[in-house]
This record gives sequence, C-alpha cells and structure tokens, in this order.
Amino acid sequence: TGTTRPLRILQHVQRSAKQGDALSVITAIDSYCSKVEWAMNVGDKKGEILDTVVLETRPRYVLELGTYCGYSTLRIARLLPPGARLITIEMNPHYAQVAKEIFQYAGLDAQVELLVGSSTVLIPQLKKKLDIEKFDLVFIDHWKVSYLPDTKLLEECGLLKAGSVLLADNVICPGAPDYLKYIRNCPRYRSQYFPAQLEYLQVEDGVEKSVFLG
Ligand SMILES: COCc1ccccc1-c1cc(O)c2[nH]cnc(=O)c2c1
Ligand SMILES: [Mg+2]
Repeated sequence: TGTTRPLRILQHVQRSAKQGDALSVITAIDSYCSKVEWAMNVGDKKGEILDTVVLETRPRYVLELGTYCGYSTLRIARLLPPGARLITIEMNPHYAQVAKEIFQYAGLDAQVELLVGSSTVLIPQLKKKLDIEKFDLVFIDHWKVSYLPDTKLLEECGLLKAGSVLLADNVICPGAPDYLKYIRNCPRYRSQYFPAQLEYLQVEDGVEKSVFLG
C-alpha cells in the first residue's frame, strides 16, 4: 500500500500514534504533513481556532463538509460531549475509506457519522435520513466553489437556527470570494475573520466564523 497520500498518512498513524488516543493521531498527522509531505488537513494553527470555536459553541449537532483523512473530524469529535452528533460528508470514496480507518484507529468511529457523496445532494436529505433538526455548528472545508451554494442550501432546508455557527476554512487560500462577499454582507449573519496560515506553510490563510441570526 502507501500508493496514495491518504494511505501514506494512514500508515504513518498506524505506525506512530497510540491506538484509541485521538490526540496522538492528530499529532502524528501534523508531524507527518509538516516533515514528510504536505496534505490539506486544517492543521494545528487553524485547528486551534477550530477547537476554540467548538468549545465556546458546545454544539450538540455538528456538520462537516469535506472530511479528507478525518483530521478536523477528530479535532471536533474529541471535544464533543456524549450524545452530541457529528456528521461529516466526503465526496471522494477513497478519502472516506481512509478517514473511516483513522476514526477507528483513534477510537472515535462511534462518535462520527460519515456520509459518502455530494454535499449538495446529501444536505437536503439530512432531516429525513438522519432525523436531524438543526445544526449548531457547520465546519465548511470542501470545494471552494461549493461553499456559497451549500450555505444557501442549509438556509433553504431549515438546517440553521438563530445562533448556528458556520466556520469556513481557506477563505484566503485557495479562497472563497463569493462566499466571503455573501456572508459578510448578508444581514442574517455576523461574521468575524481569524487570520492564520495555510496548514504547515508560511502562506497567509484564515478562517471565517459566521453566526446565523435567524
Ligand atoms: C487540492 O488543493 C490543495 C491546496 C493547494 C494549495 C493551497 C491550498 C490547498 C487547499 C487547502 C485546504 O485546506 C483545502 N481544504 C479543503 N479542500 C481543499 O480543496 C483544500 C485545498
Ligand atoms: Mg481546508
């Protein structure tokens, strides 16, 4: 194996992290991706901003758009109280398979519901299929062109309530200009930008936190 970047990340986790210890898996991924080969995990600097937002929001229902290898899913899952639900959507079946194995290794597979498919197709099905009412927190970290349409879809499907928090990765690099323009000008949101760097690099990036006002 080791033929793809996600598989090489999984192999590194299995060799160097402690089974059942989510923090050691997070650390192992950051170590591999900063020293051996870059990968598009949210990373430790933006990850700390994510942690802070999770802890202050204390969400019961969390949606993540874009799982990749599951790094940010673990960062969120490890901070959730029992009974909370974390749904993560990944379009790429290979990424989803690796993420599933990483959740199992970290011992958090029971805390995470991983859906494989297009977020634009799956979002309208969430209420019926998963009996979800509203999300308290949405972490947006998938294709940049999908940020805005999927946000509008969440509004239209009644999946946001007053106080729901959207946290969007990569609003500078690669950038999501249409999303930023919308979310910063729409009176139904109060937004705040958190400057940071692109994972594992000295390149400017940041995350945008937006509270839905109802
Ligand atoms: C495939 O591009 C990789 C890349 C290359 C250069 C700069 C940024 C990125 C990048 C960084 C991220 O955190 C990302 N997060 C989620 N979905 C992405 O496509 C993504 C892309
Ligand atoms: Mg990202």
